[in-house]
Amino acid sequence: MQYDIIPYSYQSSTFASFLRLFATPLLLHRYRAVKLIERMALSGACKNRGEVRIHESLDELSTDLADYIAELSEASVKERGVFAIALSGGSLVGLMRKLCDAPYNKTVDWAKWYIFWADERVVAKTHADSNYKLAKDGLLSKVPIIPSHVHSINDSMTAEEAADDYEFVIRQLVKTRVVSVSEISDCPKFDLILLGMGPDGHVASLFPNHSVLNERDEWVTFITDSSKPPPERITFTLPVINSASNVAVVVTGDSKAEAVHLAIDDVGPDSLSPPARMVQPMKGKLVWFLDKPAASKLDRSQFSE
Ligand SMILES: O=C1O[C@H](COP(=O)(O)O)[C@@H](O)[C@H](O)[C@H]1O
Repeated sequence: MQYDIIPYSYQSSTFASFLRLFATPLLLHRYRAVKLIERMALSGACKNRGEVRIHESLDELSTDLADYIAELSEASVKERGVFAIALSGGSLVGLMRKLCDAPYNKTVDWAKWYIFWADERVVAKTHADSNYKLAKDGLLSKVPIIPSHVHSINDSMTAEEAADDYEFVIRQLVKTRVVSVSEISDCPKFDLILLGMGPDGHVASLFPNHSVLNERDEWVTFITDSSKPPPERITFTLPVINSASNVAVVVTGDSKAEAVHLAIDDVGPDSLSPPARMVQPMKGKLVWFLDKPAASKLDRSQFSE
C-alpha cells in the first residue's frame, strides 16, 4: 500500500491571489490543472496511509482545504445533485474559513449542501462547546446554506437518545439518497467527512482505548466519559467514517506531531495505534492536510519519489 507526500506550496502566490479575487470558472479550472501538475511533480510514494499534503503555512493550508472541498462539492453535485458533508469541531472550522471568501462564496453551489457532524458534544446548541455553534458562527451563517439542510443533533435529549435520533435522521436521508449508501458495508456513504485530530490521536469522539472503537453495528453512538471535556458526546463510528467517499484529516501544530507520526508512519506492530490510524476508507480516498509543525515527526525516509 502506498501514500503520496506532497510538500504543498504556492510558488506563484501573486497569480494565486489574482485568481482568488477574479477567477472565472474557466480560469479556476485551469488553475486547478496547473496545481495538479505541480502536485504530481512533487509527490512521492510511501506505505499507504492516504495522500499527505504538507503546507508551509496555515494560510496555504486553508486555501488548499477550501479548493479541495470546493472541487469535491462540484464533482458530487454533478454526479448526484447534492453534496453530503460531515464536519467536526475544534480547530477544523477556523481552517475552513477561506470558504467564506471569494471565489468560493460565489462559485460553490451552497444550496446543494447537506451538513452533518461526525461528532458533537451533548450540550445546548448555544453553548460554547457545541460543534454546531462553532460551525454556525464560523461558516454556516456566512454562506447561503439552506437551513433545513443542516442536520445537527437534538440538544434536548440524553447522549444515548441523541445518538439514536441522529442515526434515525441519517437513515431517512439514506432512503431518499441525499446520503448515498456503501455497497460494501451498508453504511451511509458521505461525500466527504472532515476530521480533526487531538494530540492523543482521537478523531471525531473516538478516543484511544475506548470500547467505542470496536462498535461495528451502530452508525452513530455515544460516550459519557470523554477524556476531553465535555464528557458526553455522540460520534460517527469507524464503519461510517471508513465508508465515506472521501475523508480528510486536518491537523496543525507541533503538539500533534507525535500522533501524526503514529497515525501515518510505518511504526511496526508494537507501537501505540491511535484512533486516527484506524481511519482507512474501504473504497474512498483519504487525504491528510498538515502544516509543517504537525508533520515534523513524519519519517521522510519512507517517502519515495
Ligand atoms: O473534541 C474534539 O476534538 C477534535 C480535535 O479538536 P482540535 O481543536 O484539536 O482540532 C475535533 O476534531 C472533534 O470534532 C472535537 O469534538
